[in-house]
Amino acid sequence: MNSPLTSPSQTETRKADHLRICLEEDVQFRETTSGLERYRFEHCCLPELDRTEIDLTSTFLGKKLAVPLLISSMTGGTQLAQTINYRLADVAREYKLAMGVGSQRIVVEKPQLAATFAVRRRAPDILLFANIGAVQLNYNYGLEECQKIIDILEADALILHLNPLQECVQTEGDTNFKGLLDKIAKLCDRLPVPVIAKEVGNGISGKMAKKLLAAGVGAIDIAGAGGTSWAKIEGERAKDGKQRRLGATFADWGIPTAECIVSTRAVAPDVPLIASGGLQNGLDAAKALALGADIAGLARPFLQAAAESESAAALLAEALIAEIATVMFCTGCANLDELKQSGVLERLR
Ligand SMILES: NC(=O)C1=CN([C@@H]2O[C@H](COP(=O)(O)OP(=O)(O)OC[C@H]3O[C@@H](n4cnc5c(N)ncnc54)[C@H](OP(=O)(O)O)[C@@H]3O)[C@@H](O)[C@H]2O)C=CC1
Ligand SMILES: Cc1cc2nc3c(=O)[nH]c(=O)nc-3n(C[C@H](O)[C@H](O)[C@H](O)COP(=O)(O)O)c2cc1C
Ligand SMILES: C=C(C)CCOP(=O)(O)OP(=O)(O)O
Ligand SMILES: [Mg+2]
Repeated sequence: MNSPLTSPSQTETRKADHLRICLEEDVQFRETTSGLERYRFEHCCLPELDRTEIDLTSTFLGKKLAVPLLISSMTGGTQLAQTINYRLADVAREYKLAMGVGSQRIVVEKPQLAATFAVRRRAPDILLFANIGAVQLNYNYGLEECQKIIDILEADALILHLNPLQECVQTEGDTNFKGLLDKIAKLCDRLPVPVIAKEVGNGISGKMAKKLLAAGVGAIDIAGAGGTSWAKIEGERAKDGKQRRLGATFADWGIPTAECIVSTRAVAPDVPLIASGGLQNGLDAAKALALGADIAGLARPFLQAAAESESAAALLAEALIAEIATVMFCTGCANLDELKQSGVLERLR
């Protein structure tokens, strides 16, 4: 991607940093957890089910998924990003999962990087999400740019990521978030595909979910705290001491994933809801679903697997599916509606 004739832009360097740091450093929250460990499924000793007949299918934003899993938005724009995206696209197609790509700001800046996002060609039928930071709407991005990134990807929906803390810690971050709710509302009104509001690991509260829904977003990914800490990552990238310290101070900031799911579901019983942030396995994913999410998203676990090999990423998908199916079997739930409605998830203490 970086021929000797074109030096990498600041955005390209940042994308490469994000992948490197996520693969090589300790980027997990220190003490804050997803909160899912505070829940336990009630075991059923006689399920009266054939495990092979358990139905994990669901429909999200009009498309059918074989299993309610999302490969969360991660990357694009560099050579390694392309390899990761292609491998993840192949896995999403093979197992009929949903997938998001990383922020496409980089491809608006440098259209010649479009091939690094060419997921659709490899996965023609998957539920696929475009991605851009909502804050870009205050920095010369509008309807035209959003439409462009949807078209480049042939996306089914547009994720607007909300990442105020990350932008604070990022040395080159964009921190004017004034007036964004109105701009999001106008965008939702004019785009031909649904807009999904998503955090990046610090969580969306029920209160903010309500405002975003009133603005017209079609779905929410609460992306709560407890997994990858973007304050930590941007602090690690920073050169100057003040920014590095800011990252360390706020490494554990955010609303735990379990709390976000419960509070958002309480104010929005019908919203298409994605839960992500710190989900490590299919048991976590099943807890998120039982708490009210429609899909469970994982980011860094898929990155680690895909960076290793395509077969490692496929193995992760298979393991997650087997884990969710095992929860369903051992709680006596034949399908996802039963998992949500049967009250088999208990809060400890
Ligand atoms: N699984 C992975 O992660 C792989 C990633 N790559 C990446 O693909 C790029 C091209 O690979 P190269 O060595 O030239 O080998 P090829 O051109 O033979 O391509 C290898 C694979 O990548 C696909 N591909 C190539 N270009 C695109 C594109 N613009 N959009 C979607 N899919 C594409 C090809 O699909 P088709 O057969 O439809 O042309 C083929 O399956 C490299 O940057 C490499 O890093 C390559 C191989 C595997
Ligand atoms: C390498 C990497 C890059 C990411 N880039 C983006 C991005 O461009 N846009 C976005 O909305 N989220 C991005 N994320 C955030 C994830 O989608 C997710 O919200 C967050 O990492 C928490 O999930 P996790 O704990 O499963 O990693 C990225 C995550 C990783 C690991
Ligand atoms: C990496 C995450 C979690 C979100 C996007 O980060 P950036 O701030 O680098 O994204 P753009 O400005 O390039 O859109
Ligand atoms: Mg940004």
